[in-house]
Amino acid sequence: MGKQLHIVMFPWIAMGHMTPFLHLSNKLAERGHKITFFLPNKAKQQLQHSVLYPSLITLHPITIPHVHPLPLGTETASDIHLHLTGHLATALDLTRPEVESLIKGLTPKPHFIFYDFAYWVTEIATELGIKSVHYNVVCAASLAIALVPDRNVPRDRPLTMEDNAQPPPGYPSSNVVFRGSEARHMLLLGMEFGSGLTFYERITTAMKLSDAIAIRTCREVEGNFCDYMSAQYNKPVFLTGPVLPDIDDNIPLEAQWAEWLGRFEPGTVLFCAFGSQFILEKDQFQELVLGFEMTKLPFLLALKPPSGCASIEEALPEGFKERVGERGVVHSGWVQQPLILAHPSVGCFVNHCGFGSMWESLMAASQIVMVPQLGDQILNTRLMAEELKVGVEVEKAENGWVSKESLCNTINLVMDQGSEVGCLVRKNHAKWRQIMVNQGFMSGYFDTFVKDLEMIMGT
Ligand SMILES: C[C@@H]1O[C@H](OP(=O)(O)OP(=O)(O)OC[C@H]2O[C@@H](n3ccc(=O)[nH]c3=O)[C@H](O)[C@@H]2O)[C@H](O)[C@H](O)[C@H]1O
Repeated sequence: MGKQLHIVMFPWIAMGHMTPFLHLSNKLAERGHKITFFLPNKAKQQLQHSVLYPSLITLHPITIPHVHPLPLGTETASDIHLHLTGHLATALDLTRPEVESLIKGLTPKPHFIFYDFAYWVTEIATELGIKSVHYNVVCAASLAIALVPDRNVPRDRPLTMEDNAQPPPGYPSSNVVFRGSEARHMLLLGMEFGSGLTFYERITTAMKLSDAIAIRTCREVEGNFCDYMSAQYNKPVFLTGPVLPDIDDNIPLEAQWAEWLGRFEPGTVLFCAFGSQFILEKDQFQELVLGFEMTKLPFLLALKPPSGCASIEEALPEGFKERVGERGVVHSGWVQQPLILAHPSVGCFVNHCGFGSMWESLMAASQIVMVPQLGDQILNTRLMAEELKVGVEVEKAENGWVSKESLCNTINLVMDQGSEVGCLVRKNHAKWRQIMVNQGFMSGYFDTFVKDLEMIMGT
């Protein structure tokens, strides 16, 4: 190892951001580097069991000031509904005095600060002679289509669907795009996102002010989008690779799932999860569970109770539990997703194609069915279904509705050993999985990434 680096990590205060930043921290600590990780206290409690190198990684709690109209005690995006996240960004910005004082008090002085939404840390870094790296935990395609200078989001009028319908000039794909009404997901760009900034202004400013942009992806999958980003921002784009945690052989799959999964033949169980944040509407939740029932296959669904329901039991359709019996489980708590995906009984992973789940599905052996919910998840899905052709996107209505028949038919299509589509995605998935699991793929990206950091340290 070269010189020990001291890196400050300061991700957006949402589990979908803090988790990948922690995976990155573990990989850096594995190579002997020191990490100081700023995060709200609640998240510290949740993530500390995932710290693999406690002697090198310090999870340092910061106070998230209360901002009206956020509920009292709000600390992360998991505490609020999606439409309040702009106010949470204002709360993040109010942590600046504490964060600045903490950084100035760190010894040894940090070499880098990694961030994503807190654009103002670059000013602190420049003053202290620290390099700043904007670390993106979403796919390069979603950055390239939405968050580049040539997107030119207007400030003087609301964004329209026409503004969003076309990708920015030079965007390098005609498949990884929004179609029809999906362009509504780009309206977020013009949304007020804390301290008088739009979401577009916050993220593009954060990237413009950085010394380098880093993305949690690999050239084999997104090289063209990464090159486009580098040209748009006229600065280096470093790739960390997927940065997935190694499955710790000392941590077993929870007994209840090992026992239940053990009852079924290899490759026959459907596993479904929609990430750490997304909450379905009740009618869509019920339609999806009926779709799993229709497959007549065993299934394990790890889903949060839908909007307006305090529990899963309250949300299940009439007579559902009686009809499916032990064949189907709908669980509202957290499950060990990577360990469940590694279980031989699991034959199909139905997921929202969040970026973490996307990489995990590629690494797993089971078939892949995607039901994207948010904008970047739609682009992740297009990458998987139309560029890599390793999985199938469930067809939805123009308004985003997914019917039980559409879900059931897509699952049956990929699970049918004789179907043309099922064979194609199985073959392509096996090819990509071979690339990703082979020795040196992940570590190779990571070693190059550390060399990239050392290079800009010298500049
Ligand atoms: C930036 C934002 O982060 C979001 O994170 P989210 O949590 O929704 O989904 P994942 O990235 O799959 O992350 C979810 C992570 O939680 C793990 N997990 C989840 C549920 C469970 O019960 N058990 C688990 O272990 C799973 O294994 C994965 O690693 C999305 O990406 C979104 O696309 C992106 O814009």
